[in-house]
Amino acid sequence: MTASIVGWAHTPFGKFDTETVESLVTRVANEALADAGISAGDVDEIVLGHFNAGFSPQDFTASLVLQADPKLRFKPATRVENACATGSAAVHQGLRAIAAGAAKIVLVVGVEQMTRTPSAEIGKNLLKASYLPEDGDTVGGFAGVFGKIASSYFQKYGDQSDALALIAAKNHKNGVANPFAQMRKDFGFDFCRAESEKNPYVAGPLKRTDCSLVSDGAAALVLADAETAKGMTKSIGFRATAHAQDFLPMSKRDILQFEGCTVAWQRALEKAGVTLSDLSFVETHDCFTVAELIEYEAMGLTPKGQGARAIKEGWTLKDGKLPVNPSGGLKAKGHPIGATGVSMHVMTAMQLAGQAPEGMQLKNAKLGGIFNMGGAAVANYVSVLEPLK
Ligand SMILES: CC(=O)SCCNC(=O)CCNC(=O)[C@H](O)C(C)(C)COP(=O)(O)OP(=O)(O)OC[C@H]1O[C@@H](n2cnc3c(N)ncnc32)[C@H](O)[C@@H]1OP(=O)(O)O
Repeated sequence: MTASIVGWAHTPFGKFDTETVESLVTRVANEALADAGISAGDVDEIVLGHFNAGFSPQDFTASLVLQADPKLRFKPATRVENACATGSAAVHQGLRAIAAGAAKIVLVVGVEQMTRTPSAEIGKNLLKASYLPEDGDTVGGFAGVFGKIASSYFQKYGDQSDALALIAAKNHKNGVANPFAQMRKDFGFDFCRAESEKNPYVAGPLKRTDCSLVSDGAAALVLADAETAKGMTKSIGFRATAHAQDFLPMSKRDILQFEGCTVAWQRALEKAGVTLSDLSFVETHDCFTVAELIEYEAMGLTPKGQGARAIKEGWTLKDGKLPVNPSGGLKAKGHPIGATGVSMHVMTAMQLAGQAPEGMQLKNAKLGGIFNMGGAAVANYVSVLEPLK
């Protein structure tokens, strides 16, 4: 690949009553440009990831980024959407503009504001990323969709409640060290494992601690082509990327396989000329703990049906052989849909630059993998990043 991340910015994720989509995107856009040490006038193209689907009354939001700086006026700007992988869709779109020679510098922003939406509507909005004729009435919103997946997994491979609680506890613990995370509480295994008034069942075998958060937030990246990146202070290179889109209806697929995830990882690792064991860490899409469990298998960490081994044997802990979600993941950091994929790239770039917050920084982080997923393994994006300077 011939492009790098040369600057980034990230708001804390959380519930922000005084912020708007506009205030969030303009803030991170300016901060990312300042971080890269470039002027808004140097930007050739802007890509905004914003899912929306009813969360914000304002649609048609690409132009809001221009309000960060008058020098952004009249630049090409486009909003992209690919469900919960919207952020990575924006990043990969920016990379395509660079690969096509149409841009040397691209400003990528991801945003979502979800918490102003009443609880009953949140599930309905999120279900727009399912196949409506089959899953549009699912009780519990997207948690209901993944609750069905978890039930089928338990039926086929046995009860995985311990493994799911271990994943939840790991990601919550990791989130404590991340100042950008929405929830910085070390709940521990026992709390995540037991049903309680504070941790009720939400859908099928999934409890509250098995679910990602409902969040507001934004993140931004400045991408540059190889030549331009040479003159920048920091440069985190894209060693490889891959995007595999699958059928939307779950009835057309074996939903326990996450085949699109497997294909995206295989393509990216092959392009990067590395194997999974070469990665120093992975940020993966833990929208629900069962998703992280199945992703262990889909990325090739364990055989099918044995994902639990990766967490029970400590492989994916921060000091394990492949730390997964050292940022706290969507579980603790939060999941403002359109911002999530951009955030995963920011967290990975920080680790590789040795600039992650204290306590979150991994030792010797040399190669980072990202898997961002839209829908139930429908939009599958992998990036493999490495520090170039
Ligand atoms: C492919 C994809 O990415 S699909 C994923 C799309 N995203 C989703 O589906 C979001 C899933 N999550 C949710 O819908 C919600 O977080 C739910 C349903 C799990 C919980 O929401 P609610 O029941 O409304 O919880 P509510 O907001 O009232 O908060 C109650 C308490 O639980 C806590 N809480 C809320 N959500 C979570 C969570 N996901 N994990 C842990 N604690 C939580 C709150 O902090 C609060 O704690 P407090 O009482 O100590 O203040």
